[in-house]
Amino acid sequence: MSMIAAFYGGKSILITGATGFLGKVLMEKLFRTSPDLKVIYILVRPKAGQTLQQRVFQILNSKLFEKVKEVCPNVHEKIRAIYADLSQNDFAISKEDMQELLSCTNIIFHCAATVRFDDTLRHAVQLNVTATRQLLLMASQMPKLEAFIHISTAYSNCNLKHIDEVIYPCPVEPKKIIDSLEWLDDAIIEEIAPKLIRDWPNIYTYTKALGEMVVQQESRNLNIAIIRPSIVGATWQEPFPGWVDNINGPNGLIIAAGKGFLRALKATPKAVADLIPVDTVVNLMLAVGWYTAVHRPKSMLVYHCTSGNLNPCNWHKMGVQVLATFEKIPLERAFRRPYANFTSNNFTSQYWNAVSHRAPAIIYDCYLRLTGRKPRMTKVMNQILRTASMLEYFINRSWEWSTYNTEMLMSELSPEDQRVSIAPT
Ligand SMILES: CCCCCCCCCCCCCCCCCCCCCCCC(=O)SCCNC(=O)CCNC(=O)[C@H](O)C(C)(C)COP(=O)(O)OP(=O)(O)OC[C@H]1O[C@@H](n2cnc3c(N)ncnc32)[C@H](O)[C@@H]1OP(=O)(O)O
Ligand SMILES: NC(=O)C1=CN([C@@H]2O[C@H](COP(=O)(O)OP(=O)(O)OC[C@H]3O[C@@H](n4cnc5c(N)ncnc54)[C@H](OP(=O)(O)O)[C@@H]3O)[C@@H](O)[C@H]2O)C=CC1
Repeated sequence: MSMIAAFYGGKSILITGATGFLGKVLMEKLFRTSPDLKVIYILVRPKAGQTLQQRVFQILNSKLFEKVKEVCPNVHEKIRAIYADLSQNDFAISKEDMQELLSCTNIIFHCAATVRFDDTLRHAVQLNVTATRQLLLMASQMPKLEAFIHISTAYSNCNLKHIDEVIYPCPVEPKKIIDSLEWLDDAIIEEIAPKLIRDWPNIYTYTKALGEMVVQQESRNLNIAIIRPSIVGATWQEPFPGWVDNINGPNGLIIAAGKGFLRALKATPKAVADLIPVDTVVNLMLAVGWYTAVHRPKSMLVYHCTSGNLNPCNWHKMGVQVLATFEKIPLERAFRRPYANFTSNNFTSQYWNAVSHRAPAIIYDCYLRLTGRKPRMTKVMNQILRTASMLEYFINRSWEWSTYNTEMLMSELSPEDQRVSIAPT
């Protein structure tokens, strides 16, 4: 019997970001492997014209949850969606709901965040820093809380080359930033943002670093752990291989390559491609939740969830794999035959962008116009190239993440849990 699965039995678990990529896979695994858990509280906001209930219904009726319905037929009764907006004071949670959360929660998984690289500093701080502080404050008022698991990113310190499982201080105190955002107006905030983020490549990674500092500073006597996944990809094995529902990280570019839109990329072929499947991240989250609650480590531990030091891959190998897959299983109605050309040279990259991306798009749009249709390819191409340029920083560098804590945790697991966490099928 898995000790980890047994641990979550009878527990009341609070998940933020449960409607997101990672949150959905976490909920699925919890319901599937610990169907006797008491309740999962999820903090949800209405979105895109859907009520909370409609959003939950859609998730539970998706393909991802098919196995859950077999092992946990009353899953609808075990999920409690609570109206919340993490960018508001007290998350805009009603008094009654707040009371229930405070008195019942045993474990918190804090996944919610804004992951956009180009978000405004104000919004990113609200979500990734202030909301984390607010949640910690709530956690400190939960008498039954056993563990608080905060999800960060392996790139929160990507201004360093070698990253240990420790919290690195940011040059400006998070509290000072939170306070100043209260009285500065938006125009000034955007003007000072580049000065604040210094050598971080974007607002996302910078605010995730601030979020970690807040966790350290506000940890009080809570049992907290931080998990830092690298680039989270589709499921490896659970509940079935290849599940993904967004175009973040590499996904959008892989689709663009498969469709034949993107044929060249400014990337360093030998740079490490540190991808990690989402089900592996979830397995670590559950193991960390168990370990933190049961073993109560004296200090707060940080766990890296990365692949580069155990099973290294580089962008060249990744490209070869992706192209081989598209050869076998081509995407429908592709624009051109997929092809990959990686170059780290600026001039060559601009040449390929002009010749292989912009020119064909313009020609195709002329053809659409001549045949009485609405041109669209230039817009699509600009979108893809904008995304590619935003990701460039990450595909032209390599990082080393130490994984002592993650390895220590693996050695603490029972043989059954090691099997379930590492190679479940
Ligand atoms: C030679 C070619 C290739 C050869 C083939 C071989 C391929 C081999 C692999 C190569 C891939 C290499 C890529 C590597 C990428 C590495 C990424 C590393 C990132 C590390 C960071 C740290 C990891 C993290 O912590 S994760 C969180 C990461 N966050 C993200 O990934 C978000 C990044 N995205 C953004 O910030 C924005 O999308 C941005 C700024 C890139 C673009 O913004 P913009 O405003 O221009 O567009 P959007 O409004 O965002 O979207 C346009 C369009 O798409 C729809 N859309 C957006 N997001 C989603 C989604 N999640 N799901 C579904 N649809 C989405 C959106 O609705 C828009 O549609 P419209 O119809 O236009 O409305
Ligand atoms: N994906 C990746 O490659 C990686 C992700 N991470 C980290 O993992 C965590 C989860 O990421 P991922 O699942 O990919 O991100 P998603 O963007 O898929 O999910 C973000 C979640 O946060 C919620 N959220 C955002 N704003 C609010 C708000 N104002 N009020 C309530 N909920 C809100 C979203 O809700 P809604 O559905 O309503 O928008 C959604 O559930 C993040 O902390 C991220 O930094 C770390 C490394 C890599």
